[in-house]
Amino acid sequence: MQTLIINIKELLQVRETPIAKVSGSEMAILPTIKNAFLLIENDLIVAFGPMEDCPKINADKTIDAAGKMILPSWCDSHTHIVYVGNREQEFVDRINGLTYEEIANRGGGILNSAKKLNEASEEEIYNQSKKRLEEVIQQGTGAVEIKSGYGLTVDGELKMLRVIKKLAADYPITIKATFLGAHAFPLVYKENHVGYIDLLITEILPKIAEEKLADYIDAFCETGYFSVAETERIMEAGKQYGLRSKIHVNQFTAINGIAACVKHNALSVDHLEIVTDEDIEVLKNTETMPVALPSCSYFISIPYTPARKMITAGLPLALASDFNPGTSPSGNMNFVVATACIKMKMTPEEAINAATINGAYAMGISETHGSITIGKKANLIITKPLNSFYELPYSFGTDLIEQVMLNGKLVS
Ligand SMILES: N=CN[C@@H](CCC(=O)O)C(=O)O
Ligand SMILES: [Zn+2]
Repeated sequence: MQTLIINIKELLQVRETPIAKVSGSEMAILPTIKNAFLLIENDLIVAFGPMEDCPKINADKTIDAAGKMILPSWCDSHTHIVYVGNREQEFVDRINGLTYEEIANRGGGILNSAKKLNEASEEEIYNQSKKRLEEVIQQGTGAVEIKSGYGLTVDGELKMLRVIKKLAADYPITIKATFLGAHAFPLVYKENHVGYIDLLITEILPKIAEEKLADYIDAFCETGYFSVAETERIMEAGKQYGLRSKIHVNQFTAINGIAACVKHNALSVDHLEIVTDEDIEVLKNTETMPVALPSCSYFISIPYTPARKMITAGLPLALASDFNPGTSPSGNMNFVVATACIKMKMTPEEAINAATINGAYAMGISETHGSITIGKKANLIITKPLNSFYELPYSFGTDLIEQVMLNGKLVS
């Protein structure tokens, strides 16, 4: 099946030579072709270029994209899309003055979601989660990482990971699964951290490996959650099962967790609302991708990741949604990109790089996703007619997506 898209006003994120990620000043460059064509065969990009080079072929399907932009789908490398119910009461509690920490200390927060999840059947969890997945697909996300972490029991964690596996089988979006058993200590293990970590490592991890339920491992490395030493134990155990780490770190406090993640060659360090000069130094020239989650900063009113400082220091940066019931009940990557521009002072070029190729890197799929490159997946966003791609972050809140293509097929 051949699909030819013609008269594209501007084709964005065109990379003739494949790249894994962009860093520092390279992030300001977003290569594009004006008045372009794009040829797709089955699920892959096979050719692109200016319209004057458009092949004279009778494709099975031709799409005229006059006035419209095309870009690779968003690669959302950090979500918790699988959950049950929501936490709107905590939202109101925060409006009335409680902090995220105070709510968690009262048994709310992650433990609140864990209670709901453990009471729900696998089918119920699937049915609630698939609606959110369908929503983000319509919003232009073509690849998504989904974490466990609301089970915090053997059954609950496995149930979540099986739901993620079923979503990956049932939907055309690319999904990577991350085991986040180390998201919070369940109440019964509050005074027995070693016991809980033993449970994760000796009981749950072997089952995950046996059923091939996860690609990555995560921990919430934070004051009051998992210490740096505990996180290192989790990363080490993950490695034994071939699971590279992607770690929640520096959300509220800087406790030298980033250095530990780099030492363990983590694929990504995520959140980074509080970042020290030492953290920036330790990330330089490493394979670890820093990931910012601006919807979380927005929703719970905490600082934004210091993107300018990090990019100026030469670091790469990815953007992700953190879709979850507590700190970001939205998986809209268009909002993420706009908020990165508006609040973190990233340019549209930097933000689009961060939400495509660098997002792909942060979930280990930049060989197949995140740019318009021959041989990569035809996962695309076709916009409504636009003046320029700057309109994408500028008109935040307006739906500018006309169609979405996944694996070479239009899905909206
Ligand atoms: N910070 C840790 N985990 C999630 C929030 C989890 C929750 O509150 O349910 C996050 O990435 O923000
Ligand atoms: Zn998260």
